Amino acid sequence: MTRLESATRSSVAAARLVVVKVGSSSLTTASGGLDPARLDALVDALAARREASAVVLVSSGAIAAGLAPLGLSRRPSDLATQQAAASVGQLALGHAYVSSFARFGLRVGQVLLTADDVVRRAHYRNAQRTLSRLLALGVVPVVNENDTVATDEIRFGDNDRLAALVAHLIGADALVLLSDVDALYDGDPRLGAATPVREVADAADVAGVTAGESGSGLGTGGMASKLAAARLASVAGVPVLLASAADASRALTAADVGTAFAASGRRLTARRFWLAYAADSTGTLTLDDGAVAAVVGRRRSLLAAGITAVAGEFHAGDVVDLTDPAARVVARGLVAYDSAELPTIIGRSTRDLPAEHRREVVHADDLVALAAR
Ligand SMILES: Nc1ncnc2c1ncn2[C@@H]1O[C@H](COP(=O)(O)OP(=O)(O)O)[C@@H](O)[C@H]1O
Ligand SMILES: N[C@@H](CCC(=O)OP(=O)(O)O)C(=O)O
Repeated sequence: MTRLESATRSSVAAARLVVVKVGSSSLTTASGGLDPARLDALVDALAARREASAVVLVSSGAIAAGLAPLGLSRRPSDLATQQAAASVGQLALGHAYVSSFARFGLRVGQVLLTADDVVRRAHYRNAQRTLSRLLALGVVPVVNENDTVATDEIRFGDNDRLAALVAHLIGADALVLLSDVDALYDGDPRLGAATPVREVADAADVAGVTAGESGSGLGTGGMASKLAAARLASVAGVPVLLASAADASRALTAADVGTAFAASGRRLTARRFWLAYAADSTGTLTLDDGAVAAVVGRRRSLLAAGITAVAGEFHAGDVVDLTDPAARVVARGLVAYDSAELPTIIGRSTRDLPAEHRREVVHADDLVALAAR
């Protein structure tokens, strides 16, 4: 095989802080239970990488690890039993990591996050602070979704997205997604001949790719969620390597395996990234073409005059989506008015408005354009 080399791969290899995500399918036996040998092999690679850089592990596998102790033969389909399995399994998983990392004298700390923790600004900051402190103390943070309290509505649903959000949250220099497949292919390799895509520089490189569901019956996301997570990290300025967990050692040293996704975006500040990708929006403002050009093109504040419609119920300070006339989301921002105040002022120029309504609807400092999405 020709040696895989690229600037992206070099930056993954040289990253000073790397987030590594491992999927359930890479930690389990064929029958679905936790596989200590696979977990140890992963930890061998992580411990070796830890000599060169800080590492944060995002590990799935709680539900899978809870199956055998509960006498379940496959992943349950209802949320309550999944949560019960995760509750039992997370302890088993955590215990397995504690013992495995202890072989190298390394300590681990468990961080369980819900979507709410990255959506609410105060929680986001807390998670940021805890993770930084763990790293400063030389601990390897092991992150998972807090499955036992996450409800249907607020579940990340897949740890690929969680890993991309965590990568940005802690200012990681690279994200490595380890799965049971050795690369991104142009089509689901289970369905027939498929060709690996080695380098992804921009959206055009994945335009012809068909990304399917999870193959293992244990994972949740499948390749589509990995692609979305890679995109999310990439637009946030974090390069991504997708590789097989069986190749973890090479993925974490030379990074000359798998698929490399170049960082496309400028690195956003934590606040702007949160605004753009993590926060929940509670409403929508529809902009006319002039307002789109001002907000997206010239980074101006959004004034009432350029808004043609308001949807949703929100309060001043909430996050809203800004759409173009074709209903495409072009920006997000913190709105300065309650939804009830807006219908009477939209479409009107500032000088025609009463003094108390002359402020911007979304100030430029509170606004992030999403044209790259
Ligand atoms: N285009 C594709 N390229 C690679 N794998 C794909 C593709 N489409 C679907 N898949 C499937 O996605 C699976 C990986 O997703 P998943 O099982 O959710 O992994 P994990 O548990 O690591 O998160 C692979 O095993 C593969 O069968
Ligand atoms: N939080 C869940 C994992 C959810 C998930 O994303 O799984 P996977 O697709 O295997 O990464 C668990 O620990 O079982």
